[in-house]
Amino acid sequence: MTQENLTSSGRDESKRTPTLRLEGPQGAQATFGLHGAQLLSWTPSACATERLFLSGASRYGDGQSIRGGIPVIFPQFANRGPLPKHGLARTRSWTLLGQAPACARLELRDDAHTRAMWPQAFRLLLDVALSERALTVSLRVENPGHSAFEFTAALHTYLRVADIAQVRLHGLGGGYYLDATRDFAACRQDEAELRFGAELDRVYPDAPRELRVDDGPCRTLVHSDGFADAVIWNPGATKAAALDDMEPGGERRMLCVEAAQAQRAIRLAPGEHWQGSQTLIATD
Ligand SMILES: O=P(O)(O)OC[C@H]1O[C@H](O)[C@H](O)[C@@H](O)[C@@H]1O
Repeated sequence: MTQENLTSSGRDESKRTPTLRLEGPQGAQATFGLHGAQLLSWTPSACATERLFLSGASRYGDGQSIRGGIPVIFPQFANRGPLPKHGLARTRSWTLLGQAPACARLELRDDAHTRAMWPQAFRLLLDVALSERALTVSLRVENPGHSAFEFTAALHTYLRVADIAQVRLHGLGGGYYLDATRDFAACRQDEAELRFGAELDRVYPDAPRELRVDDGPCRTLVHSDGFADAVIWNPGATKAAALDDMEPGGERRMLCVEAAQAQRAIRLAPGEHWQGSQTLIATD
């Protein structure tokens, strides 16, 4: 793994945040930053195209959240509790515990700052592993303290797409979802494949483990373990225009397919741990 100035996609986010690069077999590459332990770029071998969206208008400062890549959401999903939206892990600087060419392990522990917001002892481990065509991100939550806590979490993956109007998401047909754009009304998805246009923001409780995103010739399987739910989000043009860290037209080049534990909080007694992962597989 090497400290990078330019990512594989030619984007230069490292001018604004230090990035580290993973090198997998056959030229596969990924980059991440210590800020939020956030994956910022992934190029599988053979495809040679960037597969993670990262807004050119992202903010990288201390305490900011980065618009794109794979933000780690913990211990609160969205605004479902008293903490800042999506919790505190995505805005903190993590520690790099270990590195190898194609994998890395990062850690976040509670400190005075996190305890001021959320008075719990915790330890998070994020493992990232890159293979020829796949990227796996695993989140482990440990309770090293003396009292139990509850949390929700997600890997808030921003897939980069060529044209959202052409994207088809397979795997959720016939499933029930909560529509965040309509006060979380419970609905059923009748269509076998989901298409995108206006804002779409849904939580699919107890979702299938495997979804497939077709974006023209690019196909990505999204496999999750441990996380019960899937969250699918595209802001659409109107909402995107109100996000000051979204690049112009960015909503047409992204789709969030999130492995989430949003509906049911996980309770960890002292000494217990929980683990969830998401694997992205390029099949084109
Ligand atoms: O703007 P952010 O805080 O990064 O949140 C971005 C989005 O995250 C999730 O996908 C939620 O379901 C959306 O409601 C939210 O708008």
